[in-house]
Amino acid sequence: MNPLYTVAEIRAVEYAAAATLPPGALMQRAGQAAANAALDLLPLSTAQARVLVLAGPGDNGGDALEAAAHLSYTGAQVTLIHFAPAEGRVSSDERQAALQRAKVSDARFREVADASIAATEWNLVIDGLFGIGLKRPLDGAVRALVETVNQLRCNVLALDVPSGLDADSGCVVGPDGVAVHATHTITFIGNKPGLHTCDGRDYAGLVDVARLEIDASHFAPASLHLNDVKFFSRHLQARRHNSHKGSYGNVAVIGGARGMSGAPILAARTAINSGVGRVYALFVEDALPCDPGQPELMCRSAGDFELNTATLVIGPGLGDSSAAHALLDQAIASDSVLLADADAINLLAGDAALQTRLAQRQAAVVLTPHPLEAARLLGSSIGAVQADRLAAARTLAARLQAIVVLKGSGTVIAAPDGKAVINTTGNPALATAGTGDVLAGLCGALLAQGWPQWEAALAAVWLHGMAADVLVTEGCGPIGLTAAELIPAIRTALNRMVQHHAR
Ligand SMILES: NC(=O)C1=CN([C@@H]2O[C@H](COP(=O)(O)OP(=O)(O)OC[C@H]3O[C@@H](n4cnc5c(N)ncnc54)[C@H](OP(=O)(O)O)[C@@H]3O)[C@@H](O)[C@H]2O)[C@H](O)CC1
Ligand SMILES: [K+]
Repeated sequence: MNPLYTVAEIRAVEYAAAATLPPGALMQRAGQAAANAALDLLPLSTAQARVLVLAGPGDNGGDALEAAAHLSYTGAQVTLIHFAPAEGRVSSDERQAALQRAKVSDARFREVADASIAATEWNLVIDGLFGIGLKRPLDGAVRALVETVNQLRCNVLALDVPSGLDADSGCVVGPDGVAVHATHTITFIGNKPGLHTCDGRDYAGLVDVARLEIDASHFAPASLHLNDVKFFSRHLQARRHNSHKGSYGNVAVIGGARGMSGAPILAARTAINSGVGRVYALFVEDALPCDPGQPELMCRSAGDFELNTATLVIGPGLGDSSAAHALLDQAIASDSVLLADADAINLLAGDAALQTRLAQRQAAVVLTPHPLEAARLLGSSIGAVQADRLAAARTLAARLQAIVVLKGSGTVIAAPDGKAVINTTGNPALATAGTGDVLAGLCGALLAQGWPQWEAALAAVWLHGMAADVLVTEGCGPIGLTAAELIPAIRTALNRMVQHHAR
């Protein structure tokens, strides 16, 4: 089910597998897989195809040299820019063998400073500069080359990892770093988290995995996966005819400080459209009498509500008043399943005692911070959170004994036991006000309908992103999509999933 492996885990698999195989077998397989992936991106008549292959000083370069030799034997016009290992560094035996194969092939070696590189109309660039051995930001001639390649308008196939990207974190290695902007990545042995979160989705393009025929016994069970409908599909329940609104739970959204009433309304509208029996929109100040656009919602003053009677979604537009703080305190003290978002997270960040009580709750807790909110909770900075999103989410989940949904490109969902998932749906249309309130309302709705917190969080981020993806394909984004437009799209996606998966 889409496992993801850290660089350390990949190295361990590679080491164990290599010990059972003839020397160089893995690099030869990687080069062959890379050539096959390249052929898929080239015109049928390969003899016309102009391919630029960039081969770095390490074994990622070895994969590229193997691929270059294979491609030139298909008749493609292969140009190679080759970086020899730095002085004092020795090439691995398999890389030296790959270099020999490339040298005896028809591939033409060119100097990196060759001005014709920018001017040539390439069909494909293959990036084999650096893979999981990248140690520092790209600089000098390599950096200039990557900047040139990033200006080209052809497909770019990255081998293992787009050069310049950290395979674990998904950050472009900086400060002020550059990385290859690939349209496609063929990654070797196992899939890697950095291709799917932070900058990863922007730089890796479409990701394909070549396992290099390594025996499954060499892989330890993964603690990290890409999100997959299979993880939560058994909770997609068909509705019974003999049911009523009391069968589908209650959600109370608590928020709505003065000037912020839209946030709880968005969350509450999402909850009612995601199948909850009864939804309350509770206001810390100035309760709206009703929501004319969604009159099914029950709008109340938060102070008058019995908090033990609903799944609580606290935070959208809650503000930081003492009344807001008192409500959060009561919500944590209640026996209800609790989702804390937005201002509730900010209030938590400033109150260590409340964090301790949250961690000690018996009932389930889900937190949905964006990176700044996560940074406040961790007492760090956005930069530090983004530099290792997985660690940030896992740390918070363990500390607060909660499911943590760290939002952003490649949302990370982490559990207290360390297991984590990176979501694959969604797009930049979600980078707009109110989409977090919609996610909170959706997750709260699933919790209220009896979903366990882990699966509720996985399904909510999946559906939320899927709704945005569908809207973008219909032309309603990414520019200008509004959060409220997600709500009917989520309802459709949820119903379709139930039709497809439920018994
Ligand atoms: N070994 C195998 O059987 C297989 C390897 N595969 C591929 O190998 C790479 C990993 O190879 P590795 O050599 O460990 O690492 P890289 O090729 O990614 O890079 C290491 C070299 O790059 C130098 N380096 C690192 N960062 C920079 C930088 N910013 N600028 C310049 N040079 C840099 C580093 O030099 P040092 O002086 O720092 O040591 C190394 O020379 C993996 O990603 C796969 O593509 C296949 O999977 C098949 C099996
Ligand atoms: K690469």
